[in-house]
Amino acid sequence: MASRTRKPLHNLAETIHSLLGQKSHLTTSWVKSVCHIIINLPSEEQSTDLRTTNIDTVSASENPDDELGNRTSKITDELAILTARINELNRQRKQFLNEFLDLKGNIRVFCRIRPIEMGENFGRFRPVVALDSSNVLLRFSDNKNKSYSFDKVFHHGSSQDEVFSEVEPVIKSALDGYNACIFAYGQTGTGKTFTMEGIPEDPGMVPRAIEALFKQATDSNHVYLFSFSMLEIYMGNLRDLLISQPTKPMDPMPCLSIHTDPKGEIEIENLVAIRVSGLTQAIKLYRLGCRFRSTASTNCNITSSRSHCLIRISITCSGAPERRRETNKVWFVDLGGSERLLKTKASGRRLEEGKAINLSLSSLGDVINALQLRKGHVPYRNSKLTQVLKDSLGRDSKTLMLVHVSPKEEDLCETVCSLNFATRARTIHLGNTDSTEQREKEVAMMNLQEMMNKIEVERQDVRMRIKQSTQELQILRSTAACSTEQLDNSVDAYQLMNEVPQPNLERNRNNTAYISAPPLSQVPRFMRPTVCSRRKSGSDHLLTTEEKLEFPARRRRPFNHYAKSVNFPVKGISGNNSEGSISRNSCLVPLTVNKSADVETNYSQDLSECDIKEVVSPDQVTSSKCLNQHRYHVVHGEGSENGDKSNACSGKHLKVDKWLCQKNAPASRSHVYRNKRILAIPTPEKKLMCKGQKETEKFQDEKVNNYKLAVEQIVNHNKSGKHVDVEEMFMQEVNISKPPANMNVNDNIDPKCHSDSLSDGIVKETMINVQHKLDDELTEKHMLSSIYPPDIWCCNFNSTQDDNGVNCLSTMQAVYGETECSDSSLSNSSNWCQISTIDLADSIWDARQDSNISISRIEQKSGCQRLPIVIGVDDSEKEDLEKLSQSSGEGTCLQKVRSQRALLMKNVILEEPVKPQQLTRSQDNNVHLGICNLLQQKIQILWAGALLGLGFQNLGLEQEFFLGLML
Ligand SMILES: Nc1ncnc2c1ncn2[C@@H]1O[C@H](COP(=O)(O)OP(=O)(O)OP(=O)(O)O)[C@@H](O)[C@H]1O
Repeated sequence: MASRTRKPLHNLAETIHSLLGQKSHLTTSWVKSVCHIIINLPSEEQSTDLRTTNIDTVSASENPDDELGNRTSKITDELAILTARINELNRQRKQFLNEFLDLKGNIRVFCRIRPIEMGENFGRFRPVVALDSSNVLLRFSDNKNKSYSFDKVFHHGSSQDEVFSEVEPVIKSALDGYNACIFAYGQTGTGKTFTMEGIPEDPGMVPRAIEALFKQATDSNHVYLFSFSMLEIYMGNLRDLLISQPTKPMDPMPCLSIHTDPKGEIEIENLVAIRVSGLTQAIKLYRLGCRFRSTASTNCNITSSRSHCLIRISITCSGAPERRRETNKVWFVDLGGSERLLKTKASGRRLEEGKAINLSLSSLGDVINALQLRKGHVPYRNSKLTQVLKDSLGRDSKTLMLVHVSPKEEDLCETVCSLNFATRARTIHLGNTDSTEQREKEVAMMNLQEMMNKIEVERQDVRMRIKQSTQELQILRSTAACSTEQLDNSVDAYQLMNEVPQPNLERNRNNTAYISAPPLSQVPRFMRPTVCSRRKSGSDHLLTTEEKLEFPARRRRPFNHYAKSVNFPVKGISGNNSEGSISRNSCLVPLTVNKSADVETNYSQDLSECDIKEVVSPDQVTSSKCLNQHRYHVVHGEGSENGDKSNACSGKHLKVDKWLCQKNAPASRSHVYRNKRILAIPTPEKKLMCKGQKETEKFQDEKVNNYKLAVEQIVNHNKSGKHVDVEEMFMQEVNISKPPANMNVNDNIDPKCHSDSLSDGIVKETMINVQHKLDDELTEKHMLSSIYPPDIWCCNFNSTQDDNGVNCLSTMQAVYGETECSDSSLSNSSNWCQISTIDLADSIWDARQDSNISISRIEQKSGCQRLPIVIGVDDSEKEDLEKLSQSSGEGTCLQKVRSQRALLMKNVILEEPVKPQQLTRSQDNNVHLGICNLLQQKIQILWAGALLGLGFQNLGLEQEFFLGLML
């Protein structure tokens, strides 16, 4: 209308007025109002603007939200442009970095000189000197010098920061999809582990690299998935470090095997890969792995690593064609120290370890040599180390070798060997080029470096602007949301909405003529798509944070579940073991390490403090059957082949918290299975009555079988692979059970499996069942689960120690000491308990330290009484239980105190109908007299509970009522 107006407005008014004669129905006031409208029309540019944005010609003064809409669209446009720019910068950065690394050489070698420690001296002169940033000078006693060149030399005062700044480009390459390997090589005691692990106050390359990976992934506009694995190559065998090792060095060690897939990618069978979503999780796992590393004291290093430690981070990023490959790996390899066996005077196991390390280092040297010489045959198969790294050591990968040397004169010989090894890897690569070419290369590298720096500055700037714009957009949208509330009911708003274009994301992405859409909040509520429809149509990302919280994605944990932290205390234990070299004295997790002779190595295993999330679900298990299934799901369900295969290189992954939880909770022993799976005894499904001692034995047998079954299933599960995705994190309620005394776990267990994951100590292990937490509500479900409280087994005070010196008695006492009766309705007379994982871990740990100390400490802490059976059991019951334990004939050994649930369970297993007479008959037996009283009380409670569950509120029932029910 405005664009058609060519005459001055006052003429228009007159013209209209002249029409009055022809159109008698047009009144003067009508004409005036029309004129008024026309006079107030916006200028031509304004109207053009409005047309472009498809906003109707309603004036801005009448609709202030337009201002908001314009601003929003402007910012959205800006964001689209910025996103395109940052994508372009990323692409350029990747290209330059790649060229830069290619020029530098795919295998780069750095040298780091260890500082002189307190009490050490150089010798007569300073034999190893960093001449400049790329040359090292060796001074020999006969006035001869020799210099070596490297890509970078770090003198003794170099910080971890400086070292990492040189490592970082490789990490960037890893994010671009290249496989990468970072090695720490050198003589024993020269600081390889220090460089890789670092110390808590000065972390090493691994924690820094992980941090950088996550940071860069966050900054990037792609979504990356990381999974973490850790293994060691000990005496030619691969061992998963995320699974604890046998405490006894003579125990057969579970070894992993290496496979090559059809694409040539190396896969390590059964290697645990755990998906990590953040730095903290990855560091927790790293610490965990470090704890299990084989270390021992040698003449050269108190905490010498006796193996090669390999950390693998798999990075997956789909939908990023510019990446080299969808899933790639970064390896961090802390090589075992090369050592002259004559010098270390190692013997026995230490000697064997030293030989194995030297052999594999030599193979690594051969492989690198062959790669640098571009030989047709690369001898990867000569060692496990090179086999594992085969797909990450080729020409398409980035390799960094950090060679460590000692500053001491007495180590000069080894230093020469190390530097020769490193030079061999490096000079061959660069030796093919003449000096002019070399110079050109250096100039090209400098140019590339300069361009990369510029790009980095611009990237930072663009990223900052994107951040600002996004924030601004959010603010505008929330403002618009408020004002739209007022518009919601107006018809005008509806008309406006009809003319508003819908968001066109494709066009936005391509940065072409993007027509902005007002925020959804400007649309009347009844016209807005629902959360579900948005999710279905793939516009899930349009959900606001609040909406996402309010409507969690399908497979999320229900929001009435909550997580509570479970902290495991950091404590150490130690025990002597002649040939043991188990468990790492991680720099990250400081331990007390006793100095000892070479062969007689003290080892210790710590339990680092972990913030473990325990998922608490208010949902109840519906029946003991459900409990069973649930437990098996926990134990075996992870092995389900339905895990999330799409996201990570190994297909399925564990969730880190769950893994840590499983590994740390049963920390009383360091058997493989203890740290890997949580055992469960299947709970019988039907309930029957007891038939005396014979049935008790029968029950025992049945229980033994159940226990074996559980163990077997776990073992099978362990064998079948550990790359699992546990979709649900279950709340953990830990029930303490003990395998029956008459049980020989070795029976019926495949010896191979047994050697894989179990040892004879399993018999005395405390088992932990994982099951749902019971709700406070007394529902029918609750009733059913209450009817079958967990069995409780405990040890006599004079119990013997197991073969690892773990006092069974104290363990269980500690467990009891930390026990609380949790069910409000049953706690008074029930001797079954809910024990939290934290308590369990704490208690067991204490128990391992020293039984007496731990008991008193726990008593002090928890205020619990000394006798375990005291908890929830009155005096008469206690007496009866003591009698029972005496009559069981087990003397000072392991004895069991069975709860009422056990009696009921016994009946369940026997599958006989309830015969109340049997209860009275059993009262004849002195031994069982108290038990029956106890049982009577329990049944009363159960009846009461059942009635309450059926809706009877005020029972008002007396003792006789229950007796009547029973008799
Ligand atoms: N750059 C450094 N700064 C401070 N201390 C260092 C440095 N390098 C090494 N150390 C110290 O030297 C000792 C030996 O280091 P480390 O255990 O890392 O050697 P290693 O090469 O890993 O030995 P091995 O091969 O026997 O495992 C440690 O006490 C470590 O703290």
